Parts: sequence; structure tokens; C-alpha cells
Amino acid sequence: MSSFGTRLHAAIEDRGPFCVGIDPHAGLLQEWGLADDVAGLETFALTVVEAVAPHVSVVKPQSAFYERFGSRGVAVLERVVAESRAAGALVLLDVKRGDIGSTSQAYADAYLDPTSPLASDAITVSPFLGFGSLDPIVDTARRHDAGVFVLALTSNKEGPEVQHARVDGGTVAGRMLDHLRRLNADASPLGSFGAVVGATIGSTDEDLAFNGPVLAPGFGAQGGTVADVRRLFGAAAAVLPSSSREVLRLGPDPAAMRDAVLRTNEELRS
Ligand SMILES: O=C(O)c1cc(=O)[nH]c(=O)n1[C@@H]1O[C@H](COP(=O)(O)O)[C@@H](O)[C@H]1O
Repeated sequence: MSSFGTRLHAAIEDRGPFCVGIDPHAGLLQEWGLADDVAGLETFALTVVEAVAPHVSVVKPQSAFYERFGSRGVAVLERVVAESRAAGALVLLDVKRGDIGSTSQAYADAYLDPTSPLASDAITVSPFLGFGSLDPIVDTARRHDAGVFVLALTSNKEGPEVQHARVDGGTVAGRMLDHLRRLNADASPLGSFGAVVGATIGSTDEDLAFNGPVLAPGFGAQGGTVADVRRLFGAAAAVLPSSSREVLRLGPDPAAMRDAVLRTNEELRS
């Protein structure tokens, strides 16, 4: 298999950069006329997969929305992962994990080892225990041609407290981006180690020019626009604007969700 970065580069060329988050919020289940239970979760999630996974480069299920139903919810997540990949989408499993190195290895085995029931193309991780604590995840990703997206400048208003804090003349976020610059240095056409930078951050002095992908959540429901994406990420090697609620609210009509993602991809590409 080719590296995650290479697969992502090809998928963006083929389908466009828009990433759809498959986040079954309780309120959305209700809006769709579904019960807030495992059956409702399953109908919701698999309807979204069928509508959008054949048309987008990346889907991003947020694990918490499945975990809240326990093991039966996680079983639905396993189907979301498998059926999305079968429809040709790359799966970025949004788990935002991070722990001491030995436990990070277990997370890597859970999500990035192809023999695991939740094996995905990439995951989101939190570097709060220090970037080096993610080494087992990075090494496992390299071994299995998977990808990793590291939180750098998140879309929420509380993020700057930590991410803008200064260390050795730069910011914490800048330090994370420097680590990513190093990890992706020799990759072509695109590295497998990405940054998460919210589409809502307004402006940044950080250097987003590194040879890896940028996941840009906050596009849509949190206020990020196509113009924000163009302005903020002009220097980025590849950017994945990501939206969950804005697309999911259009369901349960599959055609409405599909048309919205096709339209958004066209807009982002033009
Ligand atoms: O890693 C993420 O995906 C993420 C990072 C971030 O900075 N902000 C953010 O909103 N997210 C996720 O992106 C999705 C945003 O959903 P919507 O606001 O409904 O489009 C949720 O799954 C969040 O957990």
C-alpha cells in the first residue's frame, strides 16, 4: 500500500478536499425523526455513509458519539469505518488520543493496525503529553502506511490558553508545526503527518507551510467559510476543510447531503 499522504493526495485530486464529519449528535437523531438509541445511531450513521462516502475524499467519524452507546455503539462505528473505506473514502477516525508512550502504543494498535476491528486510515491525536509521547503512534503509522493529525490551533475559543503559550521564543502551536515539518521532510508528494488548524481562528502568525495535510474543522456550523480557508491556508500543502453538522442537518434525504458535498467540493476547488 502507498503511504497515507500519497493516498490522500490522490483522493483530493480525484474527489476534492472536503471532509465530512459523521457525528451522530442526540439533537440530530431527533431532527431526523430517530430515537436516541443504538438503532437510531445505526440508521443515521449508515445513511450518511451511503450518501457521502462514495463522493468525498475523507470522512471523519467522531468516536465519542458512538462510544456513548457502549460496545454496541462501537460496533456501529466499526461498520462506519469499514463501509466508508469500501465506498472509496479515506477514514480519519477522530479520537484525539494522547498518553504516555506505552499507552500510546496501545492506541496505535487499536486504530492503525490493519488487523484491528477499528483500523482506519488516520486518527487525530493530542500532543499535550509532549510531542515525543506520540512516537509509538508515529512509528506504527509509518509501519502501516497510516496517517496522524496532531492538534495545533484548534477551532474552539479556549484553545489559545495552551496553544499560544510561549516556549523558547515561539508558541506551543508553532513547536507542534515544527515537529510536523520534520516528520514530513522527505515525503513526496505529501507527508502523512498532519496538523489540525481550525477554520475559525481568524488569523495566525504561525508558518503553515509544511509538507503535510491540514485538517480544518470549524468550517460550516462553527462559522468558517470558503474565504477563511483561502485566506488562512494559502501556504498549506493540502487542506481538508471539515464540516459535520452543516451537512448532517440536510438529512435524512441522501440526495440533499450528496448534492451539498459535491457543491462544496466544487466551490473549494474553483
Ligand atoms: O479534530 C477535530 O476534528 C476538531 C478539532 C477542532 O479544533 N475543532 C473541532 O470542531 N473538531 C471536530 O470537528 C467536528 C466539528 O463539527 P461541526 O462543528 O458540527 O462541523 C467535531 O467532530 C469536532 O470534534
